[in-house]
Amino acid sequence: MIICSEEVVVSPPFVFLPLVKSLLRPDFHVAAQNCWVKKGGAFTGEVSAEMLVDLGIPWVILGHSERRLLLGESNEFVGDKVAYALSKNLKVIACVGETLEQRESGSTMEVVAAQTKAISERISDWTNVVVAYEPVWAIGTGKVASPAQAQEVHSVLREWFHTSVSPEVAASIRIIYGGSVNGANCKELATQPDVDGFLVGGASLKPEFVDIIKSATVKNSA
Ligand SMILES: O=C[C@H](O)COP(=O)(O)O
Repeated sequence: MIICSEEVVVSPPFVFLPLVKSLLRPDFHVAAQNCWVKKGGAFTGEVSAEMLVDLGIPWVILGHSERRLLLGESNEFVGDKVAYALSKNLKVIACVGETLEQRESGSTMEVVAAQTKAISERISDWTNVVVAYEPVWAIGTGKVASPAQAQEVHSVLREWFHTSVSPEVAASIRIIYGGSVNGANCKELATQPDVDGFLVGGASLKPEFVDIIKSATVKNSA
């Protein structure tokens, strides 16, 4: 589930999208967890952007680390997916983030910049993109990035947008954090100036998800 600037987006597996969409309150939206890289066709087992549009699904998550690492999706492939999904008028949550090995070798920013650059080389309008910074070592591990660690990467990413895309995009792009966010750590993470919301996994299935929503939306409406 994703929360940013007063928007709440729920992202169940494909097969549950219509049901969840039908049950959600109208101001909450749904996102698919992936979609195919180009126009639908003979790609057995894939779900195309066109299919999501037909179902009335407004958002899609692309480049989640599990897809990058387990399914071998390269930066370029993710960039192509983002460009195609946007061309079909889907809104995109584009995930970036480093592995523990990359963090320990000091290449966090290089990795995150390369992932973002591959998208930037393929799109010209960031209006419908939210960037989710998700350090791989923090996803589902209980090892949340400290507020300072999250802020550091978000701030450098925003600076990257300022230099490499435009000051306007840097000011308006929403950069959300994901990785072991829960009811206990959300408030401090949400106070970081460059943290615009959260991508929540495990805790979105628990009652504390309400506290997480409040922490992000109160900050953003303040
Ligand atoms: O897909 C979910 C996100 O990657 C974060 O998961 P998590 O909150 O369980 O660490």
